[in-house]
Amino acid sequence: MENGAAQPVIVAIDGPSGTGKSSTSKAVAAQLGLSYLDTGAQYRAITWWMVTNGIDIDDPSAIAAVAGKPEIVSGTDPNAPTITVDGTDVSAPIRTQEVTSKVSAVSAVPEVRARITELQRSIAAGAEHGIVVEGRDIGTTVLPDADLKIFLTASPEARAARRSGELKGADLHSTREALLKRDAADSSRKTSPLAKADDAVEVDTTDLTLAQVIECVVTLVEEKRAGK
Ligand SMILES: Nc1ncnc2c1ncn2[C@@H]1O[C@H](COP(=O)(O)OP(=O)(O)OP(=O)(O)O)[C@@H](O)[C@H]1O
Ligand SMILES: Nc1ccn([C@@H]2O[C@H](COP(=O)(O)O)[C@@H](O)[C@H]2O)c(=O)n1
Repeated sequence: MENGAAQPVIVAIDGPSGTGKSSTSKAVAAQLGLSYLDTGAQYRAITWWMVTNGIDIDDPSAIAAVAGKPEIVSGTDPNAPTITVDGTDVSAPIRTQEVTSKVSAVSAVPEVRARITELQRSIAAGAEHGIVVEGRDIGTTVLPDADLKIFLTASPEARAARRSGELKGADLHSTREALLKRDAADSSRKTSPLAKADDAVEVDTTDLTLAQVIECVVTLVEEKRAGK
C-alpha cells in the first residue's frame, strides 16, 4: 500500500458468554481504527423479531420459513455500534431476559445461520480499514481466512461474577447456571457450533483485567500486521 498505510486486517474473536468478547473487540477496534461487528447482536435481533411476530421458538421449521424476512442492519463504528430491524432501533430490547433465553434456539436453525453468515461476510468484505468480528463461529465458519483468530475463555465463576456485577447484584449461582446452559446449547448445535478454530490463539482472561486483555489482543494484531 502507498504511503505506508496499514493493510486492512480481519480479526475474529470467539468464545463463550461473558469472556469479554464485546468489551475487548470494541476497544481493540477503536484503538486500531478498525470497524467492529457484534454478531451476537444480529442473532439477538432476529430472535427479537421472531418473538415480536409470534413465531413459535420451539418450532425450527416455523423459524426457518420466515428467516429471510427481517432486514437487519448493523452499524460498525466501535464507539457507537448500532443495530436495527426493519428500521427500528433494537439495541435495548435485544438485551432482555426473554431474548437471551430464546436466542440459542433461534440461532441453531440452519436457515437463520445461513442468512446471518452471509450478512456478516458482506460487512467484513466492505470494511475499508479492516474489522474486528466477535461471536461464536467467526474463526471456524464465517471468516476462516481471518488474519488473526482469538478464542477468549474464563472460568464460569469469573464470568458469572462479571455478569452479576452488570445485572446489579443478580444471584451468582443462577447467573452461572444460565451462562453454562447457553454455552452448552451453543456448543452442541449441529450447524456451526461455538468452537475454537485450530489456528486460534487462546487467551484465558480469568485472572486478567479488561485492560490487560485489550493490550494483549492489540499486541497480537500489531505483530500480525508487522508480519511476525
Ligand atoms: N477481563 C475482565 N475482567 C473483568 N471484567 C471483565 C473482563 N472482560 C470483560 N469484563 C466485563 O464482563 C462483562 C461481560 O463482558 P462482555 O459483554 O464483553 O462479554 P462477552 O463475551 O461479549 O459476553 P456475551 O457473549 O454474553 O455477549 C462486562 O461487564 C465487561 O465489562
Ligand atoms: N457468531 C455467533 C454469535 C452469537 N450467536 C448466538 O447469539 C447468542 C447471543 O450472543 P451474545 O454474544 O450477544 O451473548 C449466543 O448465545 C448464540 O446463541 C451465535 O450463534 N453465533
